Amino acid sequence: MFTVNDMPRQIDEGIAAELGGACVSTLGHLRDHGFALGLRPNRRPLRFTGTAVTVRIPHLDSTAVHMAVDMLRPGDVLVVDQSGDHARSCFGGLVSFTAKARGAVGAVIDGSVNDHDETLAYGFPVLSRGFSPLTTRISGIEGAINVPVTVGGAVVHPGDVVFADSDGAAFLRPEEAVGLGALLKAKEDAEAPARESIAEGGSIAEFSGAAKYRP
Ligand SMILES: O=C([O-])CC(=O)C(=O)O
Ligand SMILES: [Mg+2]
Repeated sequence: MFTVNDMPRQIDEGIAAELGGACVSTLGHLRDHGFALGLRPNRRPLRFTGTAVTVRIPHLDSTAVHMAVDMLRPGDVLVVDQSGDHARSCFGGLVSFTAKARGAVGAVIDGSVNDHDETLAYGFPVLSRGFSPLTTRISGIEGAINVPVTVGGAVVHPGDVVFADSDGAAFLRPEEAVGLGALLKAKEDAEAPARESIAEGGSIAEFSGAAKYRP
């Protein structure tokens, strides 16, 4: 059975721009949930922030991925849950070409990807479990578009903010992302004086607070 829900409301462009100036790991200094663990980028540096369009497929049938990619809009991010199968690839050159042609800004695939060089040539950024020549098929078994999914242990809802860089991806509800970019940037800016001090012999442990736990 196939479920095709409406496309989600897109995230505010200001939120995407603000988060785009910060590192995902700065958020990792502040929270412990909502990160896709175990995924790696198809190139570094990599950076994108956009609206989650979610897809869930059974391990070998990517029919729903091909349907969803046709539906992508500028600013969207394709997020695919392969029901725990990390070995097969549902995402190759033609899928990435289509995603890019629709204006999508990236993809997060909880499975492998194929046609690596072709996707790289399109300059399309992807986070995945790795690379594999073993692919999914168009079998018409089942699939769901724009339903809650899990990716790398994180729950993703359609319309969530996908905040990704070379280190990985975080998923946020749109309301959680308001003002977050400025907060992360302020935390990053606070490291500038620490660098100056460390260059002159100062202590990272004093800056971070680790020093107070010294025995
Ligand atoms: O067709 C697929 O699902 C994967 C692939 O090779 C492509 O996108 O070119
Ligand atoms: Mg191909």
